[in-house]
Order: sequence, then C-alpha cells, then structure tokens
Amino acid sequence: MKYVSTRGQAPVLGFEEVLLAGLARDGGLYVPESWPQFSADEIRAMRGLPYSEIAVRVMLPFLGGAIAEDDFRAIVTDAYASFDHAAVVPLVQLDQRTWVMELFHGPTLAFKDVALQLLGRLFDHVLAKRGERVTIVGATSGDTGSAAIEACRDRQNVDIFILHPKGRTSEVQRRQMTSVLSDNVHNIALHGTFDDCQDLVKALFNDMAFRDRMGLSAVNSINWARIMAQIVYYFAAAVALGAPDRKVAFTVPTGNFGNVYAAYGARAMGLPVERLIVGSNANDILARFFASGTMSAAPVVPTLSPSMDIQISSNFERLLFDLLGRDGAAVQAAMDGFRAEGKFAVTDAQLAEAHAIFAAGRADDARTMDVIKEVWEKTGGYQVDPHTAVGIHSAATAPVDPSVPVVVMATAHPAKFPDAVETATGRRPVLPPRLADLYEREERLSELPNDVAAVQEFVVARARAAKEAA
Ligand SMILES: Cc1ncc(COP(=O)(O)O)c(C=O)c1O
Ligand SMILES: N[C@@H](CCOP(=O)(O)O)C(=O)O
Repeated sequence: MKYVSTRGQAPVLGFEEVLLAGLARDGGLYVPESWPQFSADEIRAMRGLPYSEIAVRVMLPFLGGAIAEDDFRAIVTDAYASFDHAAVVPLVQLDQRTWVMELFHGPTLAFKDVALQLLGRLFDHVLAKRGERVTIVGATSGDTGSAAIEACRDRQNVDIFILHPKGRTSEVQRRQMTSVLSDNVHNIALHGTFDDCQDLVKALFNDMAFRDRMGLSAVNSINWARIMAQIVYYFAAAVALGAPDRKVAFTVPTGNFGNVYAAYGARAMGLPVERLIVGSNANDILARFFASGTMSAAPVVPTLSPSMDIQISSNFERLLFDLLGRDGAAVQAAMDGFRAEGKFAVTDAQLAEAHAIFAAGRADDARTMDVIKEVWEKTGGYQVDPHTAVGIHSAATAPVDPSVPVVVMATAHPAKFPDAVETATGRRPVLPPRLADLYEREERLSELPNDVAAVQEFVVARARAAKEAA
C-alpha cells in the first residue's frame, strides 16, 4: 500500500512514513493510492466479531505489511481495552429508523479516542523500532487535544504540543488537557480561533528546516492513520445493522471533515452506504458548499458545539482530490484560490457527483437545545451532547430513503458539555468516576500570540528542556 499527496508533488510513502509524516511536504494530505476492496462475503464474515477483530481486518490492508499481523492485533486489542464499554462503540436505538453509535467510551469521552488510543501505540511501536523521537504539534477545538495528550503522555519518544483557542473550549475540555502535568506535554492557549491554531500548525509543517530539525509529527486528522482508524466503526455499525445485505446511512457532526471522510472511505472500500449526511452548526461552510458548489469562508462564531466551530475543514481537500479527478495541480490551484480569495467553486458535474453520496444539514444553537430536549423526552431520559444533537437534527431533515436505517455518530459524552445539557433536560450529566475530581486538579498552560515565530521559539525551548530532563 502506497500513499500519495492530494497536491501531487510530495514523495509517495509507505505506511510507517505516512504515520510519522503528518502533512505532506507539498502542503497536501496523504491518501491511499487506491482503496482496498472488501467483498460482500468478507463484510458478512465480520458479523458478530469483537470490535478489535473487525478493526484488524479493516485496517490490515492499509499497513502494506509494515507491521506483522500478530503484532498489530496485540496493539489494537490493547488500545480498545482502555474503553469502558465491552462493545467499544455501542449502538443505541433512538426510534424505529434512527440509531446513535456512542463513540465516547474512551478515556477522554470523545470519538477522538478511537483513533488516538491506537495512534499513540503505533507511534511507540514504530519509533522504538527506528530508534527515533518525534515532536508532535496539534491543533484542537477541544477534543483532539485531550485525546492526543492522553495517548502520548509519558511516552519516551514523544514531546507533544497542543494549541487550543483561548477561551473557546468548554471548561471540561480545557481541564482535560491542562491538568495533565507530564513533562512531555505542553499546552498552548493561542490568542485566536481553532482555524488560527490549525493554520499555525500547518505553517510549522511547511517550514521545512523547522520540521526536519524538530522531527515534527501530527495527531490531527491530517495524519492518515487517524482516518484509517475511524473507518473501522462505520464497518462495525453497518454490519451490526445488516450489511452487506442492507444499506445504511450515516450522519456525522462535522467540523474538520475527518470523520465523515472516514465514512466516505468505508463506502469506497465496498460498504453499502446509502448516504452520508454532514451535520453543521452555525459555522455552516460545508452545508453552504453542498447547497451551492461554492466553498466560501465566513468568520467563525462561537456555538454550543465548540468542537465544530471551524470554517476551514482540512479534510475536505481529500474529497476534493477525488472530485477533481485526482489531479494534484487542480487541488493546489483550488487551495491557492481559497487562501487568496476565501473561496473556490466546483463545476455542476462535480457537485452532482458529491450529491450522489453526500447531503448536509444545519442546526443553530436554539435548534440544538430543542433536539437535546426532544431526545430526552421521547426516550424517557437519554442525554445527547450538543454535537450529537446537530447530527440528529441533520439526520431528520436530510433526504434519505425512509426504509434505510440512519446511524448518527455520537461524537462526545454529554458530560463534556454539562451546562447546555442541563439547561435542555433539567439534569446535569455526571462525569465518569475517573474524571470526578477534574475541577479540583491543578492546571498548566502557556498563553501565546497567534505568531509562528513565537510558537517555534516556545517549542524549541520546551523540547530542549524535556530532553535534558529525560
Ligand atoms: C465532539 C465532536 N464532534 C464533531 C467533531 C467534528 O469532527 P470532524 O472534525 O472529524 O469533522 C469534533 C471535532 O473534530 C468533535 O470533537
Ligand atoms: N474538533 C476537533 C478539531 C480538530 O480535528 P481533527 O479531527 O483534525 O483532529 C477537536 O476537537 O480538536
């Protein structure tokens, strides 16, 4: 298995290199040269298997032999043993045709754990084998940060720097990051939005001298391995609901487009997916794209679903690569146009191709609160978080064949957003016992301006200090 960049100018890589690379050296994102294919019989044979076994079967073709199957099975099994539900990602039925898949049973209570618990272990395996050390830089709107920190804390071969937008995450999300006091963990509260954080991380990767000197790696979904691990739960959900003999639709609360792109990948690998529904909050650049064919940035507004307060969805570039016929130069031109003018457009034919797979919905904060309340009342006491509520609204409004089951991805635990959930339902969701003292824990973070040089200086100084202390 080889990986190519969406901009066509970076070296073609194998799995180990793509895991460590993060952003491609031409500024693009890595994608598989071709999608592995699963036959109907192979999909049917996944029925009844434990999650970790489905995970091994789905991911093995992406490794291209880089990790021996038995070693990989041990890594995967260990990663999902850290989840507090036997099914890892259980399905809960909301009504006759709607399910939610709870992706929040990992250590930090959001879907990011599913990929990052695996990634931390893969980094360890590969770095130990190569005798290398990396500096991870990541951007978070709230959930990737804590999941990445939890996966990488105290690991010998890794320093991790996470940038979050100051004052724009929930308190639980911030504390989950800043209360980890390990020497190799560095939290930066950046003066800016998530888009600024992500832009800055990409600028660090695009400074080749800095990137090579520090050995930069990524934990955001620009890292191919994140997408790979997220593809698995679409297989698990569809198989549980009758695939390959029945089609399924998925609704995905969306920000950076990584999770819904993973669903697109599952479909490309042979899973019978009727439709993929993108759920947006008031930061609805994607919903506007799917309505008009034009991607046009607007200022980010804070919402009750802060992890989706994003206007520049990195992973859309991976879909665009396919819509533009896998032409790296065309993707580069579209991205240049977006950077210069804040917009780009696809043709009617390309939009029609997208519409054959995708639909989109949008819920503002008022609607989000109504959905949390409606679900609570209709189910007699089931709480959903605001991101999941955006997905449930979008599932109900999207044009999907009514005979097809719809699975809404429940991307975060309601206790990560207790104020909104309590206001809507009258009951404050409680954190699991292992996080019960979160509000009492000491916090450590550094505030920095939105300035590449300032962040570079900070990373160099902290990485040097951590190395000396080791
Ligand atoms: C709780 C939650 N829901 C949804 C999203 C959006 O997912 P994606 O960025 O993969 O589109 C995020 C952040 O990524 C999140 O943390
Ligand atoms: N919502 C995310 C934003 C980063 O997304 P990623 O999937 O690219 O890591 C977050 O919670 O940080």
